[in-house]
Amino acid sequence: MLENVKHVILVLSGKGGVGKSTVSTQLALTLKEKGFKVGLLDIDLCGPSVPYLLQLEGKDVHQCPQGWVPVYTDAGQKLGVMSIGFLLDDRNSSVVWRGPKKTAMVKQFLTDVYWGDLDYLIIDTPPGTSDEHITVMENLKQVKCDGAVIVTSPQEVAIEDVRKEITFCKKTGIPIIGIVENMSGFVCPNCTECINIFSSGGGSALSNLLQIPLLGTLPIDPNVGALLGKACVVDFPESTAAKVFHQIVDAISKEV
Ligand SMILES: Nc1ncnc2c1ncn2[C@@H]1O[C@H](COP(=O)(O)OP(=O)(O)OP(=O)(O)O)[C@@H](O)[C@H]1O
Ligand code: SF4
Repeated sequence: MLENVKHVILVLSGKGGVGKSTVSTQLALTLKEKGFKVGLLDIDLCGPSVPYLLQLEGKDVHQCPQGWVPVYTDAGQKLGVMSIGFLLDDRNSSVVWRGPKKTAMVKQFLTDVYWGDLDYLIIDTPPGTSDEHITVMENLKQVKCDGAVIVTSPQEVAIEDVRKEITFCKKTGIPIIGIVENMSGFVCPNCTECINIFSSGGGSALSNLLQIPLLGTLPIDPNVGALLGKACVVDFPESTAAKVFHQIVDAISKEV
């Protein structure tokens, strides 16, 4: 049920493994830290990593008369999470459903979860533009989707995939809030120097070329990889990553 959800934000990526779920979870945690009431819906049915990244594995989803109750990260119920991962027996089992069953599951996630009043619902989508994305867009027609954040890595191939995401957003009428370039450089744990591993500047070149804002450039940071349930903006407030998440939230607040 999305009636009482003020803003819906999609997180997209052209390729797997570029850090889309990390961006989704840290974005949700940053919004929560700023005092908003937030929902995080993980519709990556084949690789649901949100329960792991938030250390909520093994938690059960309950039913109430209004629908499924999300799993909350905190006693104050400021961040609620729904993922197929809560419905699977263990983290290593994966869903091998065909299109119609996946579509039905995503639809159920959009209609049957009792989120209550939310300021923001962040939807972590699978990589690419699949059946799940189309179902989301069809079911969001009644609700306004405020925009998409596109996550990419600096390699040329990932950047090419971003163009496909942009085409999908244009065709489905979703405003693009901006691009986040992840895994751009490596923060040395010894001296915190950032070393570029791939060619740098891909995100900003793409942003200039396609006239889409670059929301931030996140380096590979061992502290970010080890966050697991913790908010980067709280635990590492001085890090580049924390600054980038504040920037993303500022861009979202301006857009919606
Ligand atoms: N900036 C970063 N610094 C360090 N580790 C990172 C960073 N971004 C992501 N990771 C790590 O990389 C791994 C993959 O990230 P994540 O699960 O967010 O990617 P994804 O794009 O959602 O992948 P999938 O396509 O499988 O859903 C995770 O272990 C995560 O902790
Ligand atoms: S960045 Fe600095 S501390 Fe890290 S490996 Fe290089 S020289 Fe050593």
